[in-house]
Amino acid sequence: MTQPPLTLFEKIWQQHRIASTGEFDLLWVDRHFVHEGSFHAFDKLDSSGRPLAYPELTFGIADHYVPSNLARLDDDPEVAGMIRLLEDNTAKHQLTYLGLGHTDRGIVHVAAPELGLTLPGLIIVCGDSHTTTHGAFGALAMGIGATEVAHVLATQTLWQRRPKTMRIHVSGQLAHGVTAKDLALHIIHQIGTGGATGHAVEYTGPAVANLSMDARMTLCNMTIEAGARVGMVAPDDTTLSWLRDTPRAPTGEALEQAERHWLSLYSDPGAAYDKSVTLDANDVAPRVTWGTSPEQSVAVDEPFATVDSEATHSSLEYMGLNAGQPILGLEVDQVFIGSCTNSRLSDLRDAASVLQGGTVKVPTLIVAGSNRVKAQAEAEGLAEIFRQAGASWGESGCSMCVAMNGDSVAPGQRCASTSNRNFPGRQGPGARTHLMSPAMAAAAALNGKIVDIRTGG
Ligand SMILES: CC(C)[C@H](C(=O)O)[C@@H](O)C(=O)O
Ligand code: SF4
Repeated sequence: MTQPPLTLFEKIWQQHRIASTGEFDLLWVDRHFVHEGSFHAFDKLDSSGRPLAYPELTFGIADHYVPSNLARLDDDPEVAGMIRLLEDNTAKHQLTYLGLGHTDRGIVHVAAPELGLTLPGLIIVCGDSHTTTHGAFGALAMGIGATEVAHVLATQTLWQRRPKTMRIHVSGQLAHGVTAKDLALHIIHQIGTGGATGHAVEYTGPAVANLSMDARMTLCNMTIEAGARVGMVAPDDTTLSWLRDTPRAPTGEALEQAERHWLSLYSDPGAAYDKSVTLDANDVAPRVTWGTSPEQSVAVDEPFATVDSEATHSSLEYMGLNAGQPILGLEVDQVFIGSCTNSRLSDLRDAASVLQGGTVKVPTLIVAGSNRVKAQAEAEGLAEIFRQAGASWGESGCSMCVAMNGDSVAPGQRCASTSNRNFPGRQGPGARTHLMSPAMAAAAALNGKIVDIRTGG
């Protein structure tokens, strides 16, 4: 019997299926990343008396509780304690730990790919919803809950219900000044925060093929904000040449063999998806969120149309805005450029090209996604551009994306942010978050208000 055409997702799923109940499949997990929030799972493992099944496939990285200013850890025993807990658990179970001061540390979704730990065709899990990011390499990468983290620690396997498949096809090309972040916000606006729920998304089409790996990671990162736990792009030459520079990717003959396998990971012609959406990249403009959900965004040069609903009213009230007002020209109190969505080298280059020679009008914090990105940004003069523009340049980590490490936005303050979530309180109690691309955030920093990066006004 010949195999029916399969999607990229189905190929990887099948290659990892160990057993099935019909409703649930037992999957082999190739890589497991743990961060500070994984302590519950370590506690569960320890109380079960089981050892960690595969320490060599488990990697601990401190990111969520790392503040942009490490000196602050001395005054914050709670935050410092969370990092120490991860350090203790990883030491106890003898797994690789990238802790404070490690040159390879960073936000797990930035650091793991650049180390070559994220590879096409792998199943990768982490107790973090933005694990979707790693799908940019054609890996099947999912965020999992604490009980599942404990299960993976104990067995290196995971029971999962197979999601449906969804194709998001993007034709055309993104215009100058329009980025993967804008595309992600555009897609979520079109399909809604529940638009991909229960599905594994595959991004296809010329606009996606043309994206750099950094941009593909931004796109896959935001897939969770449309409800999908998986977002992926089939590996191609862009993927392969990116991986060749990473320290832990295979080398020599093993690499050649791996690359042949990686290039077999694509959706067969005629493979059926449960759901399909097509969008035109030419329709995408720089976007800014106005509300408290990532789907509440608008093209920067348009007034935002809102549906008359209770959810809209409460969003507007929280954000201190009126329906129909232009987002262009809205004053911001501060700017954050960072997070696993937009803190890679190309993001920082985008921000630096806007900030070069200027002076920020509002407090601006710029945080590299990893220590490697940070070192590279310093080596090529980006950090100096940021400092000369009056921005703060912090230690790499989750920082102000999430108010759990001391970096936060004060109540009522409006922050132009390159992160991925804008729900009430995300960046601090009462904080008002406007999601946008790094270039747009940098332009907001220079002007003290939201401007259109394409025209500067
Ligand atoms: C704290 C962590 C588990 C959480 C996630 O799952 O995504 C965080 O990274 C976030 O972005 O909200
Ligand atoms: S940077 Fe933000 S979104 Fe990404 S893992 Fe950290 S807290 Fe989550």
